[in-house]
Amino acid sequence: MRAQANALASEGHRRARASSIAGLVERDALVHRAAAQLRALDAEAEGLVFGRLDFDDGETYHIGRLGVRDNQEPLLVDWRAPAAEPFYRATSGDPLGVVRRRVIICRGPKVVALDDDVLSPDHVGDLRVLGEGALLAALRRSRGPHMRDIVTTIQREQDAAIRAPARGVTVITGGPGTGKTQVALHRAAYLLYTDRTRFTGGRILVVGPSNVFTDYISRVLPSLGEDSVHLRALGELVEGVTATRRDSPEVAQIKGRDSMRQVLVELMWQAPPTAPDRLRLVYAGQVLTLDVDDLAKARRRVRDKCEATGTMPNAARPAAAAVLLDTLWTKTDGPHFDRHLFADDVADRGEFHRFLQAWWPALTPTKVLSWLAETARVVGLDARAAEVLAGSYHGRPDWSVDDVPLLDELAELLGELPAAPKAPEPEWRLRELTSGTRRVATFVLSCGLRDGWELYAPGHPTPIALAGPTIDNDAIAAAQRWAETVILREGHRVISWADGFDPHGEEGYVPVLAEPLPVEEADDDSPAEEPYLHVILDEAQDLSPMEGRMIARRAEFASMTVVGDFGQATHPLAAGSWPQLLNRLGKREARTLELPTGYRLPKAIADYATRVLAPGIAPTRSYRSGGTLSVRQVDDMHAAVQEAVRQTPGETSIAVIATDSAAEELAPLVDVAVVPASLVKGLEYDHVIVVEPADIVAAEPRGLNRLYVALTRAVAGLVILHQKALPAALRD
Ligand SMILES: Nc1ncnc2c1ncn2[C@@H]1O[C@H](COP(=O)(O)OP(=O)(O)OP(=O)(O)O)[C@@H](O)[C@H]1O
Repeated sequence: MRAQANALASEGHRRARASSIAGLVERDALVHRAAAQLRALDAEAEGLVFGRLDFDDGETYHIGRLGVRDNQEPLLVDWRAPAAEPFYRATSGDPLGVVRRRVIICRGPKVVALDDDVLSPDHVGDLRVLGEGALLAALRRSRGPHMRDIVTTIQREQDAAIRAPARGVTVITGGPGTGKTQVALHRAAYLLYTDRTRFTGGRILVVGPSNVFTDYISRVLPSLGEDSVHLRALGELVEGVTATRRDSPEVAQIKGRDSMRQVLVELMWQAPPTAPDRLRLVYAGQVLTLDVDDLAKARRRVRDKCEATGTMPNAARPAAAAVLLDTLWTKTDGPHFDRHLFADDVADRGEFHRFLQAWWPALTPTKVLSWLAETARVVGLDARAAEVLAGSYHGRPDWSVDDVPLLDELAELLGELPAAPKAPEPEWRLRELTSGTRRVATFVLSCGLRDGWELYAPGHPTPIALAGPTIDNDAIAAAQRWAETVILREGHRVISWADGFDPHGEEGYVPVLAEPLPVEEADDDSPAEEPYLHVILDEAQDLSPMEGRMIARRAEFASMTVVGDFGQATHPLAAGSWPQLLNRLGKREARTLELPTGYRLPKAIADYATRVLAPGIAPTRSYRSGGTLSVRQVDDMHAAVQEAVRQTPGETSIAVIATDSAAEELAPLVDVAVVPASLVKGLEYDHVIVVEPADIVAAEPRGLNRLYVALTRAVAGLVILHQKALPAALRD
């Protein structure tokens, strides 16, 4: 395969030498493809083959990170292929024909260990885990700065979540360390494998809470040979902005609430701070003036007009010109002038044009949001909230993560800046249902989880007909025949079917009709960006309503995997339940898969952390024994932290976790990672030192949940250092 990839690259170079421009383009394409193949092969260097299945009929498969064939003979089965499923699913209770499962453990190209599970019917009891030796070895390995993949030791319930169907919404829940993040990432690799043409080229988006977290998980997909997934932190979702700082809970609570949308609407229709407040013109010897009040009234009229017609501010300059001209005309005295002539004359003047540009400038989201820094200008916020908001911007030249959903919202509300007119769409596109800037208004047939097949009519967000349970979910042809009958009743004949999306972004089927239905023009005419087809959201429990809207915009035409744990919810506006969270994401129903077993925390640490777990949430069953836990009351915190770091074994990953302000103080004192509690979500270390739990709890409304997150990061050892009394739940 390496030789083939190299040959492909050489062929590209040969063609470039042989011909003109076209040859160069071809070379780039070939060399690019060859490089991608070589990259994938390099990624597989460690543990290319990691499993073997022996079946009761004498058949043997080898399982690997990618499929390899020798002519037509399969040498190695890709772990994602259906044939590899028994590797992760077979148990002695349900052996699926497997008599022996072997995990082959390699270091570089050398086999260093084998781990066998013998699955015979006379084996008493069920296996607790798959490949126990290999799993324990993986869990005992010390943690590095990046997460490693778990492809050799995926457990049964994790496999079920990884291989869940792509369509619809899949919710994956489980306590800390149950492998939610791992499952989410392996699922992305699985989806790419099952439908590469659909999902390749950045059509899958993975969103994590912070860029520390996305950096930590960034190596997993490349190590699985996949590099076409977009991985973004919440603060990186808006083009041109990279936000890493979080606001205080008080500020986040204001910026995250749903009503902020209305505040932004008010803000963007206000007069910009730079807008002139007087217009003076001399026309046919008459001095015409518009003062502050006239201009305020005119602005109000422009807004009313635009809101009535759905025109966005950035497309409203013609409306603004018309209103200004009309207001000016009423200032002229009497019937001396023709109204149209007057408007044409004035509109042509340079001074009018310059005024208009200053009075109704093109707006960008960052420009409008920066007006929030001036308390007096905020409409729709109570005085206290306005003061807190304005304060949050003082002395801060950068945007916070909590500003990003507001910028995203504004981008939608303001509309595109006016651009040059676009060439008309070619005829063939009229048949195509795209989810970009234009959409053919036609019927869509999709399969809901609850109601079976649903048929949507043009422009209707709710189905016009439900097939109910009478049509088998798998029998697409039967469902299509049913839909064709309904569509015929509506007066249209179906010729064939194409892939598309229903109004909720779920995958569906679009009928090609004998008579085309009208084409809906899109609001903006920016070049169509390819929409995401699957969005994976990690740490979803923390999404504020405004963040939910930002994700929903990106997942409008996508199926989703939503991963979270309400026990770790720390955002002051975090949803209280999955249905509420799904609602924020603009989705309706979901299949839920639960991961019950914790692989990170040793039992002693898990039991201790459970004491601060919010009521009503079931604790996670911990798979691991061992681990050390130490709780120390100290006099001198700085000295104690330095001492605790000294006592931790070398060659391991260590983190000190403290409140944001304490972390700043401690960072220069030790040469290990000092991580603010607000950024530690999703990360893990061999040894963790948690500093002053009482302060972590006191720092925010959901401080106990934050402490729970901090206490659940350690793989091997947890040290708690406190000067103040411990929070009540940890006291005895
Ligand atoms: N099947 C497995 N084989 C080997 N290691 C595993 C397996 N499942 C999980 N792990 C390990 O357990 C640790 C926790 O996994 P992960 O971070 O995905 O959990 P999580 O549920 O997302 O946790 P949190 O909610 O705290 O973010 C990781 O080190 C991961 O590699």
